[in-house]
Amino acid sequence: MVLVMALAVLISYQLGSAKALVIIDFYDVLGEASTLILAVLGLLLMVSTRPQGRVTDHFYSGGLILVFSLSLDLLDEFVHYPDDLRLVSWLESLPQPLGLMLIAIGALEWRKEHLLVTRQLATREKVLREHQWLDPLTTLYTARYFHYLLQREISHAAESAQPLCIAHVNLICFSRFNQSYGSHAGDKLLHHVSELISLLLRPSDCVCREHSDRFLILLPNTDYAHARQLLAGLPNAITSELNTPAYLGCQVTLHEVKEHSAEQALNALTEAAAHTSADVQRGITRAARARA
Ligand SMILES: Nc1nc2c(ncn2[C@@H]2O[C@H](COP(=O)(O)OP(=O)(O)OP(=O)(O)O)[C@@H](O)[C@H]2O)c(=O)[nH]1
Repeated sequence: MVLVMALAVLISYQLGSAKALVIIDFYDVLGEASTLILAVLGLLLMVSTRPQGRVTDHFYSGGLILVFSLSLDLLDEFVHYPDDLRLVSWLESLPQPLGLMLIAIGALEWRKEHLLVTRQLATREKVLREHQWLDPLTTLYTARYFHYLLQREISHAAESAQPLCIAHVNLICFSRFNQSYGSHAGDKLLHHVSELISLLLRPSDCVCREHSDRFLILLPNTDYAHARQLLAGLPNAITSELNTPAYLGCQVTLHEVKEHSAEQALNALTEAAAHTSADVQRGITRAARARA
């Protein structure tokens, strides 16, 4: 852009001579300079925010041509050209329709691009809705998605010989909380618990809502000891961070996956969670370890 403006200055001062200060119309200068500055700012904004591609190319080339014309237009106020010289006047006016045409083509391409992106998002949303992969309350993935993900991770773990852990999180006495504070407060608590679990996990882990007050966690490339360490703070974090009543607890059951199918692994986890005795409900049960 700087080169284009420098070219305009060069052409202008090569073909004409500087006007005396007294004959310069500063109102014209103000109007034309503001138009040029706005065009330059618009172009810079467009180029810095848009990804590379045909739309940006069209906007950029059209914008450069306009900046060239507008620069000559502004310089016209400071430079006097010989009366018989038509070239500068052509350079000021002729490229403008071309620049605007390129910008219009860019706008058309942009519209096409926007329609495509909207269609793609709509398709994705439809897929997610149809497959019921998102839980509307917590915006976590559902148990159905967890099953799909677990199957994929089991295959991956077998190929890479990496450990894989899954965990089950169950709130204790959640129905009592619901009864005491109402289901709206219960909904909010479930939402906060889901956020808290997500915060404690690593980006590679995944937490899903199984149903009601139960959550499932997938911890790829993680053995039992490491998973236990990662989730150790969860029961306390839920009760202290969320300021829940003393009776509300959290049971976390861990299982290191050795099974070959998601179904078997989930059965093992459910069985381990069901056997968790009341006295370990506030911590991480080790029941699953024996099965791992
Ligand atoms: N607020 C709210 N409550 C829900 C939702 N889904 C299920 N529930 C309630 O969650 C409670 C789950 O019951 P339980 O599995 O017995 O939970 P609990 O009281 O924690 O029982 P234990 O786990 O055995 O301690 C029921 O009262 C359901 O009505 C929901 O989306 N929002």
